Amino acid sequence: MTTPLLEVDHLAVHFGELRVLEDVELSVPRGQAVGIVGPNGAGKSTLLSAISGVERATAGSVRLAGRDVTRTSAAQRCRLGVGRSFQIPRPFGDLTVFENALVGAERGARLRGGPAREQALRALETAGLLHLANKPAGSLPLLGRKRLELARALATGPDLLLLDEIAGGLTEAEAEELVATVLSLKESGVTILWIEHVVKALVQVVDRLVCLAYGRIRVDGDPHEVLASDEVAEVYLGGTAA
Ligand SMILES: Nc1ncnc2c1ncn2[C@@H]1O[C@H](COP(=O)(O)OP(=O)(O)OP(=O)(O)O)[C@@H](O)[C@H]1O
Repeated sequence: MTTPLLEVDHLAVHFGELRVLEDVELSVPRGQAVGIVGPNGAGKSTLLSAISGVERATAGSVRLAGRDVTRTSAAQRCRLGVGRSFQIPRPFGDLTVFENALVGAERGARLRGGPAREQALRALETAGLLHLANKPAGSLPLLGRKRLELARALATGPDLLLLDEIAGGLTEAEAEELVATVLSLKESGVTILWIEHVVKALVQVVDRLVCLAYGRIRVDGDPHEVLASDEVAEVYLGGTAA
């Protein structure tokens, strides 16, 4: 059997007394796109942070292509192929759109000169931002800032792309554009973990859906079956946190 690209094993993340994640198990084969849904505060962003190294695991482990990265830094994991977009876009506002992507290529992929510029330009092209490359990042509207989050993650050359609510706040037409972009990334072989409240966008892309609630994965499987499950109805409509 081939080694999964991502293996999360018995992962717990606690912030003091707050047990945000508890015993999370997730295995993602290379090339798969997995959606993550769950109520507000369920721990979805924290899971991406524990995978990307922004937050440390309290217990359990994270493996990338069989390599235990639980104790490695976010910068090291980025160089090992983990790219991450943040829920709240935070570009370097004074830099241009191109320079923002270049930071990803230089810091994340450790490229220099021509190869770094080429990778940054490719990331902007994929994210649909090439025509705005010379604009200050701070001048971009919401869709542009979301696209730049994606471009910055892509510029690091990820094998595993972690997306955190990139469709929220967009018009339907804009969300459709993003769906097309993420689908093309999936088709190019990138493995994707995508947290999204805009379920309509998510189900067009993902092969599999997990529902996280009360710090644990409650259901994991075919997207339509997961959405129709009693567990999902219970966690969204309220119920006991058993
Ligand atoms: N660094 C931190 N220190 C303390 N508490 C934190 C930290 N990060 C997250 N939390 C808390 O952990 C819980 C889960 O947050 P998280 O952002 O992971 O949820 P989420 O499922 O992504 O929610 P949403 O859908 O609203 O974005 C929340 O109660 C949050 O306040």
